[in-house]
Amino acid sequence: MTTKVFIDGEAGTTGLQIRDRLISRPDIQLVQVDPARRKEDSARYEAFAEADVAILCLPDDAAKAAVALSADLKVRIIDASTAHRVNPDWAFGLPELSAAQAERIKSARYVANPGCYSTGAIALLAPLVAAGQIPADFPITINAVSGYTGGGKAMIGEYEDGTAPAHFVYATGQKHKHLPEIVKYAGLSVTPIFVPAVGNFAQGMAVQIPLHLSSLGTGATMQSLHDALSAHYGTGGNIRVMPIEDQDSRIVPTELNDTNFLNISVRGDAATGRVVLIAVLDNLGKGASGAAVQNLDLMIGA
Ligand SMILES: NC(=O)C1=CN([C@@H]2O[C@H](COP(=O)(O)OP(=O)(O)OC[C@H]3O[C@@H](n4cnc5c(N)ncnc54)[C@H](OP(=O)(O)O)[C@@H]3O)[C@@H](O)[C@H]2O)C=CC1
Ligand SMILES: CC(=O)N[C@@H](CCC(=O)OP(=O)(O)O)C(=O)O
Repeated sequence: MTTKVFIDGEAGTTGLQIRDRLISRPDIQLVQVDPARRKEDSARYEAFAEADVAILCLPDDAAKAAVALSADLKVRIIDASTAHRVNPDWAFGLPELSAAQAERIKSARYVANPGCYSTGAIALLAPLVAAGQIPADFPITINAVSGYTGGGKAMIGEYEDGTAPAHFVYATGQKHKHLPEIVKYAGLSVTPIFVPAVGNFAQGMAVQIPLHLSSLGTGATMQSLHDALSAHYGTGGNIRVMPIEDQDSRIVPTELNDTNFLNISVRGDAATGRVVLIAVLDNLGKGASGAAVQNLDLMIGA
């Protein structure tokens, strides 16, 4: 059976990556609009009407408008933007959260694809908060570095024309758009301090959460954190927990580029309880287009 898929915003960074993942699949037929009319509501409405599933790769406001435009149709929607991620009527598209979350995605009409940073942060925190290893009200700090494609076509342009700095820290005013979904799906009651940065590489990401275990008040150890993460993710999935024995190898943000994997490492000094939890993923892979295709496959039973 063929599924008709419309990528709204296909010409963008995320859209192109999703198209590349779907275009050669025999079970998927891409619904295309005339590129010259790709921003016209009439052309996009026709595409929504023809499609079984639409994947929105648009800025937030355009994504909200697309949902309104297609509301009277049968089309199911995956939204890659931030617009619907904490909307209770939308299934959050991180199936590894729990078996129940995966089931919710399978039957959902509307699925909100997680953000890249939030995918890493939630993957690290959710199982540990749920297991009582990290208190929900613990003051978490999240540091991260992203490839510049995270900023979309505009930021890609800055780096390709050489006008961008080699590295910069941003969103230091603590209002980053990923914080609401991190709080909600990690199960936190206190908003973390989040310090994202961009490096001079196109794709890739590392998300790091430093912890003084003695401050947690839960008796957590490096081993217990590693055990809880290993028990949650098991083996064979897209999220893999690295061996605890490896404490000193380099962790390279680009090592999972062009995959839909996410690697978790528990690093630190067990003797003093100074630990850093690290997630590596491709911001355009498990952080965007890979996740969107993973959610599509769940929704259509592929
Ligand atoms: N880049 C990343 O790492 C990630 C991005 N996202 C999210 O995915 C979405 C897309 O991001 P990204 O691909 O980086 O952005 P881009 O700017 O690269 O692409 C956005 C695309 O949407 C098109 N577009 C903008 N407004 C409209 C509109 N009103 N109607 C139709 N098309 C429109 C743009 O057209 P035009 O080409 O004419 O500008 C462009 O092709 C954003 O919400 C982003 O936050 C999610 C995860 C990761
Ligand atoms: C480098 C950079 O600018 N990154 C983007 C996040 C990319 C992303 O994941 O966007 P969505 O949340 O829409 O999915 C940012 O910090 O806003």
